[in-house]
Amino acid sequence: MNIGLFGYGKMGKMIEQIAQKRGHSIVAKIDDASQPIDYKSMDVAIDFSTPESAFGNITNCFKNGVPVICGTTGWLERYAEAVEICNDNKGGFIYASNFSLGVNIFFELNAQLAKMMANLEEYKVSMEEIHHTQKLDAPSGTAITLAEGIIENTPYEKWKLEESGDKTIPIKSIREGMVPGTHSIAYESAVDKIEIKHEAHNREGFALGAVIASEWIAGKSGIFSMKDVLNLS
Ligand SMILES: NC(=O)C1=CN([C@@H]2O[C@H](COP(=O)(O)OP(=O)(O)OC[C@H]3O[C@@H](n4cnc5c(N)ncnc54)[C@H](OP(=O)(O)O)[C@@H]3O)[C@@H](O)[C@H]2O)C=CC1
Ligand SMILES: O=C(O)C1=N[C@H](C(=O)O)C[C@H](O)C1
Repeated sequence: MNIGLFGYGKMGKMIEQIAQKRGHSIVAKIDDASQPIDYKSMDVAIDFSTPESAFGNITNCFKNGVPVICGTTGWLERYAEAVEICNDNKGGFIYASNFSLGVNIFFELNAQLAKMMANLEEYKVSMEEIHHTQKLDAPSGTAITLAEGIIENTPYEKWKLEESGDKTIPIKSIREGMVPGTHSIAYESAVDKIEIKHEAHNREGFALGAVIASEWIAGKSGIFSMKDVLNLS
């Protein structure tokens, strides 16, 4: 498959290595808005760029008939608009805040645990995410997906950075060193604490998931998720 990479930073470079090992070719490495782009050479585009550039990159791909796998976080206020442009162009699109198999299993575990805790008022939920100091957005996209999983299954109504409240999930974002991504969720009562945690050891799991998603979307049109790709629940 011929892959165009939008964003050739930490993730773009890791995806290049994994894609080549799986027999794919990287036909474009786009790292800034002024680069000329040959969309015709691409079977699929993989975007791991920046919160500011992702929407433009993705929607230009749809307009040029290229399906998109997007892992960039921090731009989701325009997700619905991107979906509309994708559908108008009969394109293919997968966005995931986290492409790793482990985190997608963790998303399912989080939803199951939230269902079990939904009526136990003595337990208060809180979340923490830790990432490297170069990360531009907070909270992480993964933390937002986890919070949404709790909101869907409990009386909690919203999340907020640091701030707790009756129906508000507090999320603590820590930026330190080179941490690839650690997420934990705790339910705490006066007598005990239940905690689940996912810790990425490196970026390989994210990159492999994105390449598997790009193989999966070949020949399909529509809006999909990693649940479809991984056949989860
Ligand atoms: N969904 C998932 O599984 C994961 C998601 N992510 C997300 O992916 C994104 C990228 O992460 P990461 O690789 O660590 O970040 P990096 O900062 O290492 O890479 C981003 C790259 O995008 C480039 N860029 C800037 N402007 C544009 C543009 N207009 N078009 C294309 N590329 C551009 C940057 O170039 P320059 O430095 O010159 O500005 C940089 O090389 C983040 O949003 C992060 O949260 C990360 C890991 C996993
Ligand atoms: O910026 C990162 O590095 C990561 N970003 C994603 C997020 O915001 O959740 C996924 C992963 O945690 C690494």
